[in-house]
Amino acid sequence: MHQMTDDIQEVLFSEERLAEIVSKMGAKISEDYKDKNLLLVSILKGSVVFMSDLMRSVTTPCSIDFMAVSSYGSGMKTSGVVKIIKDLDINLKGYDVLVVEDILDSGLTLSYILELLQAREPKSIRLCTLFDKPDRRTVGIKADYVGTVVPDEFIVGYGLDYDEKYRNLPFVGILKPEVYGG
Ligand SMILES: O=P(O)(O)OC[C@H]1O[C@H](OP(=O)(O)OP(=O)(O)O)[C@H](O)[C@@H]1O
Ligand code: HPA
Ligand SMILES: [Mg+2]
Repeated sequence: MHQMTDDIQEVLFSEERLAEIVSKMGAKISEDYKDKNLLLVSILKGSVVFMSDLMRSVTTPCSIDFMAVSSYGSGMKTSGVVKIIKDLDINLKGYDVLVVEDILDSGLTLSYILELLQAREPKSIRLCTLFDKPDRRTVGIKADYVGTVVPDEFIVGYGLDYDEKYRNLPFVGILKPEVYGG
């Protein structure tokens, strides 16, 4: 039987390492937002696993909401066009919004979302990303919370996909070149 792990060339972050990184982020966010009206905004689908772990390591009261956007389609390069698939339910007025992303790569997705949500006049808005790939940035944007910097490789697992697959890997790794015809 074909296993997902057969397609992995190298594991970059183990399940244990990810848990450490995420709980550290959660502790910092809990401290920073203890007197605020925190709303965690998860950007689907990539942030689904990170969000579910991060929100459970935040110890202060918070609300959650979800927005689904896509720009990568089935490939490894951004299409350059960010498409909103599902918008938020909650009105942002009065909330201290923290946008929760899995990865900041070209920067296109987060800069688009930041502009869009800023226009809705939240009390404050900041960005949190598990992974930061600064080598690929084409748009000037920085996250306020970064779990870890990653090398210029296309990574999968822990919510991150290649062609909609590998999101359910509990660790993060890079694929064997033959998987994507490289
Ligand atoms: O900084 P960028 O170059 O914009 O890349 C980052 C974005 O790309 C991925 O989303 P994708 O469009 O693949 O949708 P998905 O989350 O549903 O996989 C990822 O989850 C981020 O949202
Ligand atoms: O490295 C990546 N992996 C998966 N999805 C992504 N979206 C932007 N960069 C990546
Ligand atoms: Mg994707």
